[in-house]
Amino acid sequence: MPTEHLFQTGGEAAADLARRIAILLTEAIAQRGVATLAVSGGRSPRPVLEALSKEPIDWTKLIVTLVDERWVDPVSADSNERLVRETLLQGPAAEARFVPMKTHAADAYAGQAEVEQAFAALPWPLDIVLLGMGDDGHTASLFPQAAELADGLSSPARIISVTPPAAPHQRLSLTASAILASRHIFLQIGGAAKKAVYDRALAGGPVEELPIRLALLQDETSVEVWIAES
Ligand SMILES: O=C1O[C@H](COP(=O)(O)O)[C@@H](O)[C@H](O)[C@H]1O
Repeated sequence: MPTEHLFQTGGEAAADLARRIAILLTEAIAQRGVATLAVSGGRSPRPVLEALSKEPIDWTKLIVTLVDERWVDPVSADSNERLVRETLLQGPAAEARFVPMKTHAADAYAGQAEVEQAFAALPWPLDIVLLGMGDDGHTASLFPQAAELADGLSSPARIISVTPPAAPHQRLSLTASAILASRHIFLQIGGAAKKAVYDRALAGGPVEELPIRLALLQDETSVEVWIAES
């Protein structure tokens, strides 16, 4: 079962989560000389990424990448890369090495091999994977009812291409095996709607119904969840 950290506001949760990530990254750098952090996109991570960018980390030793990416130009408002560049990779944190999940290929399926190659060159396992969760229970870009979901949950590959059934843009996503192979899995949720989905996921049931269960209902890797009431 995950360890839960409960807060009243998203700001309090973000500040606490940023501090926890910074401590673990600093420990990883001290132990191995380099640390890796894969973050989610969407709306939820903005405050934590902004808070993290102000933490005293040796940014030159940090590799930052994404848990998933929408196949849009990196200047698009929908780009997860843009979010990371605007929030985390600011000031001293701009010294971190960013490994994108988007290439110039025409679509996600055509771009997958190049991204897989870039990811194969990273130090594995990843130190921290910061997950988000959609109101439909998707995490990364592992969407319920996506044609690629079964593959994303069972493939030993690290990356899959996905066409979400009910969300815009083709995606690349880490697979369940890549997520579960990380040293620490963190999940961040805020608000009553997401909390209700989280509680339903924890209560048990098929992973295919609520893919966030891949992280919550397993005991391979420790999972900590930061929950904000608002
Ligand atoms: O599309 C995505 O959605 C999820 C959840 O996003 P949020 O806006 O509800 O926080 C996110 O975790 C994922 O990285 C993103 O690509």
